[in-house]
Amino acid sequence: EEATRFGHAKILQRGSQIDEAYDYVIVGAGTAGLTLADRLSADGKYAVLVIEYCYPISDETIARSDGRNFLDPGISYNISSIPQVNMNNRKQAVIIGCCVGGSSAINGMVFVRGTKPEYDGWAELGGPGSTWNWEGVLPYFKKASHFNPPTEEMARNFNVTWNPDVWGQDPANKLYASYPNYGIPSIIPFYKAMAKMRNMPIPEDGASGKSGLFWNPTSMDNKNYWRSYSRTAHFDGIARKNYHIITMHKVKRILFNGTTATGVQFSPRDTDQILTVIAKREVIISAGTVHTPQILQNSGIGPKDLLQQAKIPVLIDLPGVGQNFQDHAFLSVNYQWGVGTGPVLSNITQSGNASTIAGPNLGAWIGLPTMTDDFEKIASRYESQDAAQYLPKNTHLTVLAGYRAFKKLHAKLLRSTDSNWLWLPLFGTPGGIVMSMHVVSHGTINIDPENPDAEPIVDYRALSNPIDMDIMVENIRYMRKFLKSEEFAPWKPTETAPGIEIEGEELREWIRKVLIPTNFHPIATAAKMPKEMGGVVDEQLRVHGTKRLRVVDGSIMPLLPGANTQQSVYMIAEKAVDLIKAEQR
Ligand SMILES: Cc1cc2nc3c(=O)[nH]c(=O)nc-3n(C[C@H](O)[C@H](O)[C@H](O)COP(=O)(O)OP(=O)(O)OC[C@H]3O[C@@H](n4cnc5c(N)ncnc54)[C@H](O)[C@@H]3O)c2cc1C
Repeated sequence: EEATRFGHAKILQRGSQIDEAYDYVIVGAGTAGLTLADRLSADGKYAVLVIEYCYPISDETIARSDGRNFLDPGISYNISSIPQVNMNNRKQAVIIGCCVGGSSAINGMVFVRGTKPEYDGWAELGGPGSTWNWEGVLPYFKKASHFNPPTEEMARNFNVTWNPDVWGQDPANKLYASYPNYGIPSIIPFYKAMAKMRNMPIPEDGASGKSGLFWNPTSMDNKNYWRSYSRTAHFDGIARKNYHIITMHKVKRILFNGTTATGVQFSPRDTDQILTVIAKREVIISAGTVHTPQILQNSGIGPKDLLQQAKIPVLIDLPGVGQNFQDHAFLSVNYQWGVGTGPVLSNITQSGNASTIAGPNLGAWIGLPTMTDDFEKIASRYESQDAAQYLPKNTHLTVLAGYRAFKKLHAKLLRSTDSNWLWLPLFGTPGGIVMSMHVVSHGTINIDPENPDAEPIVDYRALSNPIDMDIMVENIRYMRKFLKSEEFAPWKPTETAPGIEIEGEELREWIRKVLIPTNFHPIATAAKMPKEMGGVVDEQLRVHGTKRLRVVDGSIMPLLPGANTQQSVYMIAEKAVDLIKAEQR
């Protein structure tokens, strides 16, 4: 009754209001968590409880936001990395969403997926028979969202093309992928200049697993041009008696009978009061890449030495928990027009609402061979490295074996024209962001052994592998080549930072000063790989060595897709639903 009255899943605020047992207990009402909860409760057969540390905020605050207010402490966690030695000891703010909807509520809404060789790499790292290759993930990408093509005016004026075969259009799906109804005319010369760059591929649709120059949709409802996210798609308007959510409660650890998960222990936020709930079928951890390893480690699943240091009884020595951490890294190369105010196109007027533009919708997503003739040198240098030198001392041999497998795969991707190593978003103004879409330095996210319940210790280990520096140098050089395009000649673009004359060691020094080692796309702390390779979950996303315990969120990605991560998280959740249902029979 209560559920129906509010028009969304039943929100509980006190532990005393929850039932003693549910079929599925999901930890985290974020991007993956709400997708799972909706799908698993849809047929009414199973009772689902979601436990969320944060609280629901007004629809309007979130729906209207376009990712620019992500620093608002009311909707994000307050976590900082440890000082990064290769970044002049700077720390980095670790931004993740703290509200019902998780990071999907505060992200930049760029809605893209990686390329075919990248997901084929996920399968390669999974071992023989893996179904996480391109063919095995595409149906779930299609299932995850409802695609709205651009308006005719947008398509005509801005050359927006798409391929409906790689998108879903289920009318029942409320997670929308849409284009804005307004384009910035000055972006057109940028499109033309990029299209003329040497060997630049222009796929019909970037969602078809190919690199190149393309327009991408954003996660936006094109009826009101508001944010579309896990809450609007999988929570609002869904009134089911078997779908409960309790907010403002923190899951501390998983309860076990032997190695079979039986429920979770949780507490009202900022208290030590202990509450428990039973999971009759499964516990599913969807707490995101930063907190999922903390919950596992605090439950006795993780690197043995670390657990012993924290005085946590070891249930399963699983060395990969919290390791393999990766994120995209970026910096801004600043330019200004030396003459005039730049291209303002007189022959195009675009009607619509400029405020519909969220993240960038046009960009070049390109492979290293498209960027530089030196790709082979970089790939060979990378291959010749001794992997052990680039991981923390005392790294477990299984994690090292995994890193070696990454290296083999990454070396292949470095030579592929269909793997995105650089994202250069185009905004219609000179210069801007260059983003490394793969990093070869792996970091760690571990509990603080002195205080395991406090926020975990995040170490990007940025630039610990010098190949990431080599690639960032190439990114900057590519921006410079691009700004030399004849389209921009009349306005004489001038590089203001670092400055065109800055090269060599000076350029590297500048990179260390300004690099941002995250685009808030953390992954891989519970990587889907065999245990012998430092993996945490198997192909069914079950935690190695346990029963009835799965991880379903960004942390299971073994390798960064050359794309912002939300669409991959939705895909993972949709695929997980089928894996979970296969075990219901
Ligand atoms: C600022 C920002 C900008 C971004 N921009 C883009 C973009 O433009 N495009 C794109 O594709 N991706 C973007 N991303 C990344 C994308 O949003 C994430 O990869 C994705 O949403 C992660 O989903 P998740 O389910 O793994 O985790 P989340 O969505 O973060 O969900 C985890 C949930 O678990 C809860 N939780 C954690 N610990 C506990 C606990 N102990 N007990 C109970 N609950 C807990 C959290 O509060 C949270 O609600 C961005 C992310 C951020 C933060």
